This record gives sequence, structure tokens and C-alpha cells, in this order.
Amino acid sequence: MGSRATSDNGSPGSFILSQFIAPQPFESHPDNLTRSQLRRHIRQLRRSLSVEQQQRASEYLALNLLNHPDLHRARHIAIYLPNDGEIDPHLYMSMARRKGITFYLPVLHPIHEGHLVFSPYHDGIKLTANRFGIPEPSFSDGLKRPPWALDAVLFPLVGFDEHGGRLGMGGGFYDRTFAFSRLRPRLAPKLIGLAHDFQKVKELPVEPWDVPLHGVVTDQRCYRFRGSSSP
Ligand SMILES: Nc1nc2c(c(=O)[nH]1)N(C=O)[C@@H](CNc1ccc(C(=O)N[C@@H](CCC(=O)O)C(=O)O)cc1)CN2
Ligand SMILES: Nc1ncnc2c1ncn2[C@@H]1O[C@H](COP(=O)(O)OP(=O)(O)OP(=O)(O)O)[C@@H](O)[C@H]1O
Repeated sequence: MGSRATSDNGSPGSFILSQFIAPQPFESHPDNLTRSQLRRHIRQLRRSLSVEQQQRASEYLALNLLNHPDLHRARHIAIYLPNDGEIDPHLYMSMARRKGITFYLPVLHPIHEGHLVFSPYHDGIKLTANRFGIPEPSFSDGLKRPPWALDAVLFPLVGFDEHGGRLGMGGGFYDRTFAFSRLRPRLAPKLIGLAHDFQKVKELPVEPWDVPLHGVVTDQRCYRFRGSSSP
């Protein structure tokens, strides 16, 4: 199963898996949708996954992340709590914690509108729903880690394409918070999107504010984009 950590076109095994996991093959995403129509369409497909499909996707995702070269040396990783059918990174987190990795959750900045801060995520931490209903640590709890001091950030994606184009929930939170990475790419954390493989679309227009991802990891593959400096 380690062979899923590949950027080629996949093996017969991954074809069978994609038939099992995806509610529809990605080719069926309608053409010519606006960004917000596409967002609605993929979010609806994502929410329609069964508990078993989500669980299976989470297991394959964990294997692909554990084998990912960009994460081998990472010790401080930002992650997210799955919402709205997002692929679930909990299994990866529990396995990686045994290797001494510290995880951080995004918290909406109460004053710096549209920006995120990152708080440590460990057992027993108190979480409260933010204005989108997503649980997050309190802004005043725990020692925050500045975005530039993270080794890697695992972005929740709504959509992505094979060229590094990214569609998020539409708030621009990740784009604003990691805008610095376009000016100082060598200092930036590894920026890696997570998604179900069927969230891949043919092509997304790149907006001027879009922060380029180093790669995307799905339940089926690891996609790595131009500009990723790791071997
Ligand atoms: N799991 C997870 N956590 C995350 C994000 C995410 O995408 N996923 N975020 C990534 O940025 C931030 C929260 N951003 C979000 C932006 C919009 C919506 C959302 O549901 N928008 C509604 C309308 C919301 C409203 O105004 O009431 C919608 O589009 O239907 C949710 C989260 C931080 N935490
Ligand atoms: N660096 C920035 N500074 C100011 N506004 C920004 C910046 N980045 C994005 N925005 C604004 O955020 C809005 C949402 O952007 P977009 O549709 O690309 O969000 P998204 O990438 O889907 O969301 P997210 O980044 O939260 O995952 C846009 O209208 C854009 O003007």
C-alpha cells in the first residue's frame, strides 16, 4: 500500500479503490462552473460519503502521509478537525504523535480579521465551536506557534488540480495567513493540501492571492507540484 504514495497514474489496485471510495469519478464534475458553483458541487459530493467510505479514506490517507518525504523531518505540523465531509486526518495524527510530532489547530484570529493562528492540539484540550461551527481551542489557551515556525501545514481542500490550483471554503483564511510564503518561499513551511481524490478537477484558475501548495495528498495518491524543493 506504500505504493499509493506515487505521482504516476496509479496501479490497477488504485483503480479498484477509486471505484469503491468515490461517489462519482472526477471526470463527472461538470465543466464551466464558477468557483462558488464548483465549491457547492464538491462539498455536496463530499458530504454524501458513508461512514465506511470516510474511514477507509482516512486509513489510506494516513499511509500516504506517513510515507511522505516532505513530512519525514517535520516536528511541528498544523492540521484541522474534519468538517463538512473533509477527509479525516485523525488516524494519521494518532500514529504520527508516537513519533514525537506536535500538532496545531487553526483558530480564527479575534482581531486580525480573516487570519488564523495555530494552537497546540493535545488530549484533554478544551474546544469550542467557532462561528462556522468548527471546534477550535480558545484563542487565549496554549502557546501559539507562529505560521512561519511550523514545519508543515496540512490544508483542508474543497478542490484542487494537478498544477497546484486550490479551492478552499472561500474565506481566504489560509491565503491571508500564508501570504508571506510567496515572498519568502525558502522560509515557508511545507504547504500540503489534503482531500479525497475525487475532489480533483481538470483545472482551477489561479487567483493573484493564491498561495502555491507544495503538494496534495489524497486517499489514493501524493501529487507534488513544481517548486517543491524536496528530493
Ligand atoms: N476543518 C476546517 N477547519 C477550518 C477551515 C476549513 O476549511 N476546514 N478553515 C478554512 O478556511 C478555517 C475556517 N474557514 C471557514 C470558512 C467558511 C466556512 C463555511 O462553512 N462557510 C459557509 C457560510 C458561513 C457563514 O457565513 O455562515 C458556507 O460557505 O456555506 C467554514 C469554515 C479554519 N478552520
Ligand atoms: N492575502 C490576501 N489579502 C487580502 N484578501 C485576500 C488575501 N487572500 C485572499 N483574500 C480574499 O479572500 C477571498 C476568498 O479567497 P478564495 O476564494 O481564494 O478563498 P479560498 O482559497 O477558497 O479559502 P481559504 O484560503 O480559506 O482556503 C477573496 O475574495 C480574496 O479577495
